[in-house]
Amino acid sequence: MSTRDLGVSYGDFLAVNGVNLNFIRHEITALIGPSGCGKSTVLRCLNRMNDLVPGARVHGTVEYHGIDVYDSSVDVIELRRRVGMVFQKPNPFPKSIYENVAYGPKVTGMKPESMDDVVEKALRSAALWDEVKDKLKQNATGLSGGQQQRLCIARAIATGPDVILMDEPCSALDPIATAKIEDLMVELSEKFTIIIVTHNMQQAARVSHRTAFFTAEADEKGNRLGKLVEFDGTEQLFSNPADPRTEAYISGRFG
Ligand SMILES: Nc1ncnc2c1ncn2[C@@H]1O[C@H](COP(=O)(O)OP(=O)(O)OP(=O)(O)O)[C@@H](O)[C@H]1O
Repeated sequence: MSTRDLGVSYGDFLAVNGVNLNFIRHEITALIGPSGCGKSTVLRCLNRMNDLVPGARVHGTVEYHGIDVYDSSVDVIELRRRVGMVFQKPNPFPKSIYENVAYGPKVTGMKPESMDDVVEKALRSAALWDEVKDKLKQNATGLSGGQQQRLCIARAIATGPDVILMDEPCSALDPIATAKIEDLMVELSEKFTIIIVTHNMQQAARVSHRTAFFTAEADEKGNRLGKLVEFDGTEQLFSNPADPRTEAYISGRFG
């Protein structure tokens, strides 16, 4: 998956522009930067979640397996099945654990031989099966926050994606639940390409292979335009950043 000269406006406001990123298969890419620099906006472009935001307009291209995802021929439901998403706050449906995981395959018209197998496999992949296998009919809202977030990851996995987008997936979780999700991300990256927005630089350094640093700079009218400053291997970016703005941010002098 890649972006070329990607930009997004909300009404007249150009929020972020000129983003060129290449996401490598089976790697974790972290998008970091100060608040308002457009990380979530860029993430939402990758599976066209911005289509749901009134007034949002996307410029440039997002390519997925060589296809422009904004091409009019693209089936958006199918795109979101292949490029899944996990949000900041765990948001299970007020339904059973089983139904939460089976929901995606059902609504996207998948006809697996055994839905039970799909649900079990997804819950195993999300490292939740052992904790819930005896209570699949219970309401998902009764799970802890960390379990709910792993359920949301299982829900994303169940539709058979190859890319999983995560928008600050740990920000509502305690350190133990966070550590579990981080371990899970690393495990999942063997099978999936993961793109994560995080405020937590240590988290980006711990889990990601590559990091993109964004910032927002005010123009002459005072509008803050988000831009990509630097994109590199995580180790390189954190130990020897090429741009002084990255250096200032990661050393805590800015943002
Ligand atoms: N739905 C929207 N309507 C109008 N402006 C928006 C909308 N969503 C985001 N913006 C603006 O776009 C810019 C980028 O926002 P975005 O949420 O992508 O940044 P971010 O880097 O993810 O920030 P944070 O880390 O605080 O979540 C900000 O100026 C924000 O106010």
